[in-house]
Amino acid sequence: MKIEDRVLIAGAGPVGLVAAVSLVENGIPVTVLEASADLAVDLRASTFHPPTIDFLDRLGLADGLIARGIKCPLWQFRDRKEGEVATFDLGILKDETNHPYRLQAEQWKLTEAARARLEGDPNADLITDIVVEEVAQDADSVTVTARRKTGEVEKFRAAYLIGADGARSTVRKSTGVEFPGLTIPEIFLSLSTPFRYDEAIEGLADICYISDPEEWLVLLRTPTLWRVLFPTDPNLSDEEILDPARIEQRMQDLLPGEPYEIAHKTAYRVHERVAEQYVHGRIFLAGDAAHLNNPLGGMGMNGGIHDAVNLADKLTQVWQGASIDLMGRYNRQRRKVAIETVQAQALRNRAVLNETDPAKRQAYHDELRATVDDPQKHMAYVMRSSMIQSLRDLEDVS
Ligand SMILES: O=C(O)CCc1cccc(O)c1
Repeated sequence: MKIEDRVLIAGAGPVGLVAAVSLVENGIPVTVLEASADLAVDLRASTFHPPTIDFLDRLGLADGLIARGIKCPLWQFRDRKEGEVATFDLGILKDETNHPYRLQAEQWKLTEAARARLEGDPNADLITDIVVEEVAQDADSVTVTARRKTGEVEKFRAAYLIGADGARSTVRKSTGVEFPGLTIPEIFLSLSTPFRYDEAIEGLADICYISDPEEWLVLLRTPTLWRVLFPTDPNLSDEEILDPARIEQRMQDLLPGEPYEIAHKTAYRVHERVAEQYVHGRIFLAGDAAHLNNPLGGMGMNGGIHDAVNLADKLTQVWQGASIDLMGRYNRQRRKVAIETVQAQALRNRAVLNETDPAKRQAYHDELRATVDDPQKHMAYVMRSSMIQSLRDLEDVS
């Protein structure tokens, strides 16, 4: 079977599609294989951090997204009983990024724009309703065996394969790469409602992390809905967690009033895992296929998009004649970020919200107040939490 002069990409989520657009921008042909019939339009990640918007801007994907999102320069840390603890201002990043705010926009708005970009490019092929079943490689190529919905089995042989096929990645499993880490005990319950928390709670920012010794939560505004994230007892069944009466009670406990309209609800287990290797010969892992973390801080999709951009940049150099050894730097750089920044920060965010000891809670809150009151500390904090610092630090990784 002839080796096609192109890159195969498994998965048409934000990571796979940003990798695809980055490669075709550099004149490299791609074929994207997506298991679903269409791109996902459910409410998944909904925060874009400043450097992610900078990257998307270079690909021509930012303007449309910004027009359909909400610019949020402020985010807050609150105490459920006492209210505001500290408000962080991303506006102070104006000399570090062209987009000094978090953009709240549903991830499908990005995938939709990326698909439109690919549809107009003769170098891009997006095939949906096709499931990757097997992956093999030799010295010169990678062969993917995939099954169409009709049952028809097809083989694709190309120069390289990017596995952006999510947490249960078939590509990762095919490489035998370990995916060590842990599953955190509590179940996360994610709800969304048209209720306007911003109109009901004075001084509330559009993004709020709210600590409480009994039940922390996150309130997050999207263009159409407010999202509410609660930790939930893992001893309850999914049916119990998602029971409408129980949900209504939790919402009333948070803010009593009229019955809440719940537009969406999902309960999910959260894993903290990083693949042992992102590079396996001609196969490269990115996004959730490579690393998983808790959602606190909104770093999962953003980190995946940063993977895609870094990977596409290096693969372009390899395509143009550089040694494939360059991909080792992709592995070293992006694994370091996943472990030392994304995972460490997401675990710290959970620890702060979860803390029940009154003295430790007080100490955390005092530290956050002191941070926003000190311009240098404030800057260092938002450089880290906005993911700019982790990208700068990568330059030191050989
Ligand atoms: O911290 C973030 O940006 C995301 C946290 C979150 C909020 C609401 C629902 C959800 O699944 C995660």
